Amino acid sequence: MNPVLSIENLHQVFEEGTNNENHVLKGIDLTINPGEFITIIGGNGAGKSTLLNSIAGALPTKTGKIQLNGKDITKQSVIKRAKSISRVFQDPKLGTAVRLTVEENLALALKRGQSRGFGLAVKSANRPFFKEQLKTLNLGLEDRLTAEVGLLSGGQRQAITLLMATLQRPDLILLDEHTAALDPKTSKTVMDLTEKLIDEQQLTAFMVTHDMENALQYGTRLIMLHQGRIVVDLSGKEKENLTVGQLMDLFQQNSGTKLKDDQLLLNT
Ligand SMILES: Nc1ncnc2c1ncn2[C@@H]1O[C@H](COP(=O)(O)OP(=O)(O)OP(=O)(O)O)[C@@H](O)[C@H]1O
Repeated sequence: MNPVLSIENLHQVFEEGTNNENHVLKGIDLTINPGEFITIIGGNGAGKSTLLNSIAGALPTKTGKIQLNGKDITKQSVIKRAKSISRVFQDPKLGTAVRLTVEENLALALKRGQSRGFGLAVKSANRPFFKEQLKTLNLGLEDRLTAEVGLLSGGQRQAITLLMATLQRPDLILLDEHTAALDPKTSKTVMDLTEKLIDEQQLTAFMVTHDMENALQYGTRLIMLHQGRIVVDLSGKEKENLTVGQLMDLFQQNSGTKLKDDQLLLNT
């Protein structure tokens, strides 16, 4: 099986050569296979967002190599990568165009990777498809095609963002704490929807979360990052049967420190 993504010896250093030098990623090696749904967890400043930014191309990589489907993308721009890698951010405002309607947003998503031209015209032929897709979200959005997205709730917007991110099956979807800004009930709805979309389309996904329960409950593989290094990497049965207590013990064994980040523990 050829990996979707492979990362070799990735380092990221901020403010290199200054007094504030911060060596954030310290030689990450990671291979992601098709269909894997990885949850990535770690304390504040562990380097999770930096890793995601490196994969998306939002942060240039000076040391290390990143390959997507066997092709070296280390120097590829974020826009070029966006044709194959989609991303959902924590802030529901970032994924959708607020002044546009639901169907206009979906029309934009259909054009991902193409020149958008001048018009935002929604082809009437696409409407039944959009309706059908929105119906799968189970939020009644199929009746709100012409509603401005800015009028929708955060949860509805994240659901639409997810749909947009998967409308043209991406090679990899990056989920950047995409439910953290939602209330617990809405967060669960969006997480279940995420799992459903990933399962149905057999997507390869990489999800950053602060929520240990989510990291354990969802996904097929769990990675724990600590001070820029991968200290836990479990999949299959090992991940399925893992408890919060065991994960904390594993973390302690492999990192040599006790897990003390309140934000990680809050939700357990
Ligand atoms: N653009 C940047 N310039 C300088 N330092 C940065 C930059 N981005 C991140 N850092 C630093 O890198 C370290 C890791 O940050 P990162 O956001 O990757 O951590 P994280 O694991 O996502 O943490 P959190 O859970 O708090 O979001 C932090 O010390 C942060 O201050």
